[in-house]
Amino acid sequence: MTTAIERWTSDDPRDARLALGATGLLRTFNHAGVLTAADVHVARRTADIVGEDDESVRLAVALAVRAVRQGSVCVDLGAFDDSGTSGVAGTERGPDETPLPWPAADGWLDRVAASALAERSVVRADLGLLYLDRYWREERLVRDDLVARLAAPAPPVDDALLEDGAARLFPGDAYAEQRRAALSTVRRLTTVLTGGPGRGKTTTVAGLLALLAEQAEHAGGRRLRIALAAPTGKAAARLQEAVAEALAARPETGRPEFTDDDRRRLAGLQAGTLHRLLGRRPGSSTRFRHDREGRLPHDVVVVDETSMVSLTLMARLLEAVRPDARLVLVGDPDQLASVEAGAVLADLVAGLGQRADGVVAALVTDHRSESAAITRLAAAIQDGDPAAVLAELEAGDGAVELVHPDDAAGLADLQDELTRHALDVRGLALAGQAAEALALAERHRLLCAHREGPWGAAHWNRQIERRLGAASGVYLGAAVGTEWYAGRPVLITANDYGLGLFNGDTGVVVAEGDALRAHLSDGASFAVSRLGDVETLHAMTVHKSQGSQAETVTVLLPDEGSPLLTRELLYTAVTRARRRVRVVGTPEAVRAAVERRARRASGLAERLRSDVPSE
Ligand SMILES: Nc1ncnc2c1ncn2[C@@H]1O[C@H](COP(=O)(O)OP(=O)(O)OP(=O)(O)O)[C@@H](O)[C@H]1O
Repeated sequence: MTTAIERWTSDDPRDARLALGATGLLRTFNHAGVLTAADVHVARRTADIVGEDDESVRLAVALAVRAVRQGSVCVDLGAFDDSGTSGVAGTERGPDETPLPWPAADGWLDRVAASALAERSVVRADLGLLYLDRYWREERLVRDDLVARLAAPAPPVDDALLEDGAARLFPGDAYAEQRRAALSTVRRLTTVLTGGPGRGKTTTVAGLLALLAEQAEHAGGRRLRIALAAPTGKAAARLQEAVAEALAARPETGRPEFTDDDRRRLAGLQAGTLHRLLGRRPGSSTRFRHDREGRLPHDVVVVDETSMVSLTLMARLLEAVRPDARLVLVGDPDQLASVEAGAVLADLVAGLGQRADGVVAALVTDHRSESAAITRLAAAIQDGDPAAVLAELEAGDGAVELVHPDDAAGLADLQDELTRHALDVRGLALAGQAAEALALAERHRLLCAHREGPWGAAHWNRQIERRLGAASGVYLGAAVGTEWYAGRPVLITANDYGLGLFNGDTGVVVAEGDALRAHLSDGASFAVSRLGDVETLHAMTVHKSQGSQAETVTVLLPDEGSPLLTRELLYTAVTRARRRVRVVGTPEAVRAAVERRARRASGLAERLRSDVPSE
């Protein structure tokens, strides 16, 4: 199988992606837009250190670096087209579409495997794939830790108590799917719990924790130590809120019945980010305070939004969790993968999903009645059926809608609606009504595939600020000095442990007398001068929207040639909506998105499938 390769294009001879002084194949592939200067630099430096001058080996290393930059953990050299023509399809078409001199796939990986770079363990050839050493190690760590966990004896449970508890917390036919998943999870050390939005994952987690706490108390042990974690602060806050809500729900026939004993056993349950759970280690972003030598004290570790967990973070998590602690990885494997390299959740499902022992428990029943059209749309996207996706979008029942970018009236309506929304938020913010401003701001999200360009988040943020400023009669946004204004919706883009701010937190700026304060959705508020890493949130990228939802979502699709346009991106974007989703794009762009998979090269699924211990 050959892979179409993405190329960047530029007319600027001083483009920073061009590597100065590169020669041979590295230069050719750099100038053709396949490699960036950084890829070339790493390949040249490492090859020079070990005296490796085989050009095809140098190119292979640069391609491995490129692969990681693009989210894969390895590269399949055999997937490139060695004829240099048809496989090099250049999705971002530029002036230089000349065939590339790919080394013949036959024997290429073997040459790399026999090279000085492999001998010095800079790169590893394994499973027919080429890895940079670090990712090869991490992939094997994840596999080895998981296989060890799967082979370990199941924790003891009191079966009669468990069955009674499950009947109380997951009553009747309506909760049968979740009951099965919860029972299987309690009886195992490790579970991957999957399901799309509204499939009842959080409800399952809440009931499951009550079952585990009951078992622990019955066994006469100490109070169960539970860690609830998610990759972003926003996702952690949602998890905590949803679990607390489920626990507090008033008794109702046919619904889960949490008792005062359950609430007592689970009192004070808090969720936090995975980074916080693992504990920062000053000066390192890939190592944590808790590791194999200093394990986490928890008896149960539940991770939500696992699709956003990179290979590196999963390796660190698995080595930190006690081997006898229960681990529950919850998430939606059809969503976009982590920003950093890896597609761990999808790999776990692909590698372990066929096992008969139920390590992967899938929740498939949709429990949100208000979103039936969104559910059908999401299912058609998952099925990779562009005709069904377009039919849903064009059915026009109000909950889902397609706006053609050439439809001037439709676009003008959209812009008016976005401006009105921004103005209403600003009105509440100027009046100092923080809670109302925040609630309104969070009701709608404008999502873009790209950051830059005419359909990018940066452009739409500026557009809305301009219109907002024009309607308010003041200059707002963009320039230094006017970037803070009442009604500015904000997204926190980096963790600040001192202030208790987390990447992914959202809020809105509110006028309080002469001062401006940012009110965040978790209830905290800060003088705007204290906030460093923030972005304006009139529009955001789909990638950054992961782990959050809004009542209404508008998705702006780029044209069909964009390499970012994938099935996973469209699925993630439309499933952010609870009630209504509007897709702005051509039918061709929708079709291209549904047909293109965001494939990430990885050997993890195969390693898990083969179940052979690493030597
Ligand atoms: N078996 C069920 N029968 C009826 N309603 C249910 C059932 N399970 C969950 N619900 C309700 O459906 C809604 C979604 O459930 P839940 O929040 O557990 O799903 P989720 O998979 O965690 O969704 P998301 O990830 O989108 O938050 C909630 O209002 C919940 O109370």
